[in-house]
Amino acid sequence: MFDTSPQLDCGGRVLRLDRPRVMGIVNVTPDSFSDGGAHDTTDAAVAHGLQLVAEGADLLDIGGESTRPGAAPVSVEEELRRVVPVIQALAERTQVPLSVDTFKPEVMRAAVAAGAGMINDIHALRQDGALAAAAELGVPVVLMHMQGEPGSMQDTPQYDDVVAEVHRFLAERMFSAEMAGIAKKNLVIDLGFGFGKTTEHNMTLLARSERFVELGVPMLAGLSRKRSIGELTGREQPRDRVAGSVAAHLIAAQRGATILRVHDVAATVDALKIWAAVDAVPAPRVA
Ligand SMILES: Nc1nc2ncc(COP(=O)(O)OP(=O)(O)O)nc2c(=O)[nH]1
Repeated sequence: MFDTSPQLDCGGRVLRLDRPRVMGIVNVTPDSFSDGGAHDTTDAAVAHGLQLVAEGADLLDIGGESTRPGAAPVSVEEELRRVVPVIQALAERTQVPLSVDTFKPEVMRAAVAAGAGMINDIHALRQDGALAAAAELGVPVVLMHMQGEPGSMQDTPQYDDVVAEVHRFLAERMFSAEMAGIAKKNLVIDLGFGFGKTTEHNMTLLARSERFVELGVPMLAGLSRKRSIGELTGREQPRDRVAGSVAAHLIAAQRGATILRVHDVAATVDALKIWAAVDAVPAPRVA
């Protein structure tokens, strides 16, 4: 039977989206909110990436600049120094698609040249030169919603209708990307949990995420260890938010997300196995 399920060609490495896929986070940063400094050397980051693949990650997201509010901006040179060697080594030592978490066109180009097959842009290609770079590179691109800028986005997030406003933003960014020559089959959307949103906004978006399936492209969900999970569970430390993160990502998967961006790959993979077992139960025969 011909398989018609969607897939992404990530620089020759195919990511099938016949079921929710787990994107393991590799932060090569000293200051990421939940694991800053844990993997901020090339060797440590590569070892962490290989560990996440061993735990079942279907792809990896390598980032060299923290996006948390108040994080120190990183120069192009420093970001290149952080991510390129990690991408090169992981491209040689694993077969899964590699994504680069950056909004800088220069980093996009160098990362793809080093072996990345996907661009993950929290600014949805709004930085100068980003649309053109992504169009030239021809790899899948994650377009994420953010209200404001990382430094101040969490001060007073406000929406008249968060679902409608995020939906309109993503539809507009998809249009801009297609006008720049990026094929729709290479687009992924992301509601941007925690990027200019209160916990109420995040939970409303999670509850209504099926609304975004109509945009006709894969949806990525990234709630892992975030502040909203902490607020709802009372878990102060991000590393203690695994169960809440897994629950949130399962709900996201059930409501249309097919890429789950997580720190805790093994726990997420286990949860998806239970979900898949239930999902495989045939529908009751109509009497
Ligand atoms: N597409 C996408 N990319 C993202 N990049 C970073 C973070 C923040 O998480 P993390 O990378 O763990 O922290 P930091 O930005 O502090 O490195 N969240 C997302 C997200 O939700 N979606």
